[in-house]
Amino acid sequence: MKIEHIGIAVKSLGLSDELFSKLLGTENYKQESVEREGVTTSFYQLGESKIELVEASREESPIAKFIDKKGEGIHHIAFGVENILEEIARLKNAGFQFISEEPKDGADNKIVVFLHPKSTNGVLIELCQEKK
Ligand SMILES: CC[C@H](C(=O)O)C(=O)SCCNC(=O)CCNC(=O)[C@H](O)C(C)(C)COP(=O)(O)OP(=O)(O)OC[C@H]1O[C@@H](n2cnc3c(N)ncnc32)[C@H](O)[C@@H]1OP(=O)(O)O
Ligand SMILES: [Co+2]
Repeated sequence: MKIEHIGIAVKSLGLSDELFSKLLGTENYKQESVEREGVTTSFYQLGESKIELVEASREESPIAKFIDKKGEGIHHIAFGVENILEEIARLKNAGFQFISEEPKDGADNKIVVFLHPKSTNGVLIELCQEKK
Protein backbone atom coordinates (compact mmCIF):
# COMPACT_ATOMS: atom_id res chain seq x y z
CA MET A 1 0.00 0.00 0.00
CA LYS A 2 1.14 3.55 -0.64
CA ILE A 3 -0.44 6.98 -0.41
CA GLU A 4 -1.73 7.38 -3.96
CA HIS A 5 -3.34 10.78 -3.41
CA ILE A 6 -4.72 13.22 -0.90
CA GLY A 7 -8.14 14.60 -1.83
CA ILE A 8 -8.79 18.25 -1.02
CA ALA A 9 -12.34 19.63 -1.19
CA VAL A 10 -12.43 23.05 -2.87
CA LYS A 11 -15.18 25.51 -3.75
CA SER A 12 -13.66 26.68 -7.03
CA LEU A 13 -11.34 24.49 -9.07
CA GLY A 14 -10.32 27.56 -11.09
CA LEU A 15 -9.13 29.51 -8.04
CA SER A 16 -7.58 26.48 -6.33
CA ASP A 17 -5.75 25.43 -9.51
CA GLU A 18 -4.15 28.87 -9.57
CA LEU A 19 -3.19 28.57 -5.90
CA PHE A 20 -1.86 24.99 -6.05
CA SER A 21 0.13 25.46 -9.25
CA LYS A 22 1.83 28.42 -7.53
CA LEU A 23 2.31 26.43 -4.31
CA LEU A 24 3.69 23.28 -5.95
CA GLY A 25 5.56 25.04 -8.75
CA THR A 26 3.96 22.78 -11.35
CA GLU A 27 0.77 22.67 -13.42
CA ASN A 28 -1.93 20.05 -12.96
CA TYR A 29 -1.50 17.11 -15.34
CA LYS A 30 -5.21 16.54 -15.82
CA GLN A 31 -8.72 17.70 -15.00
CA GLU A 32 -11.41 15.04 -15.05
CA SER A 33 -15.09 14.82 -14.12
CA VAL A 34 -16.58 11.76 -12.44
CA GLU A 35 -20.29 12.35 -12.96
CA ARG A 36 -21.44 9.42 -10.81
CA GLU A 37 -19.72 11.03 -7.80
CA GLY A 38 -20.82 14.56 -8.74
CA VAL A 39 -17.22 15.83 -8.81
CA THR A 40 -14.63 17.45 -11.03
CA THR A 41 -11.04 16.65 -10.12
CA SER A 42 -7.66 18.20 -10.84
CA PHE A 43 -4.45 16.19 -10.30
CA TYR A 44 -0.91 17.27 -9.39
CA GLN A 45 2.03 14.86 -9.26
CA LEU A 46 4.01 15.18 -6.03
CA GLY A 47 6.86 12.66 -5.96
CA GLU A 48 5.25 9.21 -5.92
CA SER A 49 1.94 10.63 -4.65
CA LYS A 50 -0.61 13.10 -5.96
CA ILE A 51 -2.81 15.92 -4.80
CA GLU A 52 -6.39 15.64 -6.04
CA LEU A 53 -8.41 18.86 -5.88
CA VAL A 54 -12.11 18.00 -5.84
CA GLU A 55 -14.93 20.40 -6.67
CA ALA A 56 -18.66 19.55 -6.48
CA SER A 57 -20.39 19.43 -9.86
CA ARG A 58 -23.88 19.25 -8.36
CA GLU A 59 -25.64 20.20 -5.12
CA GLU A 60 -26.02 16.69 -3.70
CA SER A 61 -22.36 15.80 -4.26
CA PRO A 62 -20.50 14.50 -1.15
CA ILE A 63 -18.10 17.42 -1.70
CA ALA A 64 -20.88 20.04 -1.53
CA LYS A 65 -22.17 18.45 1.70
CA PHE A 66 -18.66 18.29 3.19
CA ILE A 67 -17.90 21.96 2.38
CA ASP A 68 -21.27 23.05 3.80
CA LYS A 69 -20.46 21.31 7.09
CA LYS A 70 -16.69 21.68 7.46
CA GLY A 71 -15.51 24.14 4.81
CA GLU A 72 -12.70 23.56 2.32
CA GLY A 73 -9.86 21.24 3.33
CA ILE A 74 -8.53 17.69 3.36
CA HIS A 75 -11.43 15.42 2.40
CA HIS A 76 -9.87 11.95 1.99
CA ILE A 77 -6.66 9.95 1.78
CA ALA A 78 -6.37 7.41 -1.03
CA PHE A 79 -4.27 4.27 -0.59
CA GLY A 80 -3.03 2.71 -3.82
CA VAL A 81 -3.26 -1.10 -3.77
CA GLU A 82 -2.25 -3.86 -6.19
CA ASN A 83 -5.37 -5.99 -5.72
CA ILE A 84 -8.42 -4.09 -4.51
CA LEU A 85 -10.63 -7.18 -4.07
CA GLU A 86 -8.04 -8.84 -1.81
CA GLU A 87 -7.70 -5.61 0.23
CA ILE A 88 -11.49 -5.29 0.59
CA ALA A 89 -11.70 -8.90 1.84
CA ARG A 90 -8.76 -8.38 4.24
CA LEU A 91 -10.15 -5.13 5.69
CA LYS A 92 -13.73 -6.46 5.92
CA ASN A 93 -12.37 -9.44 7.82
CA ALA A 94 -10.56 -7.02 10.15
CA GLY A 95 -13.88 -5.27 10.91
CA PHE A 96 -13.66 -2.14 8.76
CA GLN A 97 -16.88 -0.73 7.31
CA PHE A 98 -17.13 0.07 3.61
CA ILE A 99 -19.53 2.59 2.07
CA SER A 100 -19.89 0.14 -0.82
CA GLU A 101 -17.88 -3.06 -1.28
CA GLU A 102 -18.10 -2.95 -5.06
CA PRO A 103 -15.23 -1.12 -6.80
CA LYS A 104 -16.42 1.59 -9.21
CA ASP A 105 -14.68 3.70 -11.84
CA GLY A 106 -12.86 6.65 -10.28
CA ALA A 107 -10.69 9.37 -11.79
CA ASP A 108 -7.22 8.96 -13.31
CA ASN A 109 -7.75 5.42 -14.64
CA LYS A 110 -8.54 3.82 -11.26
CA ILE A 111 -11.21 1.64 -9.70
CA VAL A 112 -12.08 2.81 -6.20
CA VAL A 113 -13.94 1.99 -2.97
CA PHE A 114 -14.36 4.08 0.18
CA LEU A 115 -14.21 3.06 3.86
CA HIS A 116 -16.66 4.84 6.14
CA PRO A 117 -14.90 7.52 8.24
CA LYS A 118 -16.76 6.21 11.31
CA SER A 119 -14.62 3.04 11.15
CA THR A 120 -11.31 4.84 10.45
CA ASN A 121 -10.88 7.44 13.19
CA GLY A 122 -12.92 10.06 11.34
CA VAL A 123 -10.79 9.93 8.16
CA LEU A 124 -12.43 9.07 4.84
CA ILE A 125 -10.16 6.45 3.19
CA GLU A 126 -10.29 5.60 -0.50
CA LEU A 127 -8.68 2.40 -1.84
CA CYS A 128 -7.72 2.61 -5.49
CA GLN A 129 -6.24 0.23 -8.01
CA GLU A 130 -4.95 0.98 -11.49
CA LYS A 131 -7.45 -0.23 -14.12
CA LYS A 132 -6.06 -3.20 -16.06
C1 LIG B 1 -14.21 8.79 -7.14
C2 LIG B 1 -13.66 10.04 -7.77
C3 LIG B 1 -12.48 10.65 -7.05
C4 LIG B 1 -11.28 9.70 -7.13
O1 LIG B 1 -10.33 9.82 -6.38
O2 LIG B 1 -11.27 8.85 -8.07
C5 LIG B 1 -12.78 11.00 -5.61
O3 LIG B 1 -12.05 10.82 -4.70
S1 LIG B 1 -14.34 11.72 -5.37
C6 LIG B 1 -14.47 11.98 -3.65
C7 LIG B 1 -15.89 12.23 -3.38
N1 LIG B 1 -16.60 10.98 -3.16
C8 LIG B 1 -16.86 10.53 -1.93
O4 LIG B 1 -16.58 11.17 -0.92
C9 LIG B 1 -17.55 9.18 -1.88
C10 LIG B 1 -17.55 8.62 -0.49
N2 LIG B 1 -18.26 9.48 0.47
C11 LIG B 1 -19.53 9.24 0.84
O5 LIG B 1 -20.14 8.26 0.42
C12 LIG B 1 -20.17 10.22 1.79
O6 LIG B 1 -19.54 11.47 1.71
C13 LIG B 1 -20.11 9.72 3.30
C14 LIG B 1 -20.83 8.36 3.42
C15 LIG B 1 -18.69 9.63 3.83
C16 LIG B 1 -20.87 10.75 4.13
O7 LIG B 1 -22.11 10.94 3.52
P1 LIG B 1 -23.44 11.30 4.35
O8 LIG B 1 -24.55 11.51 3.40
O9 LIG B 1 -23.63 10.31 5.44
O10 LIG B 1 -22.98 12.74 4.86
P2 LIG B 1 -23.08 13.42 6.23
O11 LIG B 1 -22.71 14.83 5.95
O12 LIG B 1 -24.42 13.16 6.85
O13 LIG B 1 -21.93 12.75 7.07
C17 LIG B 1 -22.09 11.68 7.96
C18 LIG B 1 -20.91 11.72 8.91
O14 LIG B 1 -19.70 11.49 8.18
C19 LIG B 1 -18.81 12.63 8.35
N3 LIG B 1 -18.08 12.84 7.09
C20 LIG B 1 -18.61 13.10 5.89
N4 LIG B 1 -17.64 13.23 4.98
C21 LIG B 1 -16.48 13.08 5.64
C22 LIG B 1 -15.12 13.13 5.24
N5 LIG B 1 -14.77 13.34 3.97
N6 LIG B 1 -14.18 12.92 6.18
C23 LIG B 1 -14.49 12.70 7.48
N7 LIG B 1 -15.78 12.63 7.93
C24 LIG B 1 -16.75 12.84 7.01
C25 LIG B 1 -19.73 13.78 8.66
O15 LIG B 1 -19.04 14.79 9.31
C26 LIG B 1 -20.77 13.10 9.55
O16 LIG B 1 -20.25 12.91 10.85
P3 LIG B 1 -21.12 13.27 12.13
O17 LIG B 1 -20.21 13.01 13.29
O18 LIG B 1 -22.31 12.33 12.06
O19 LIG B 1 -21.51 14.72 11.96
CO1 LIG C 1 -9.89 10.53 -4.49
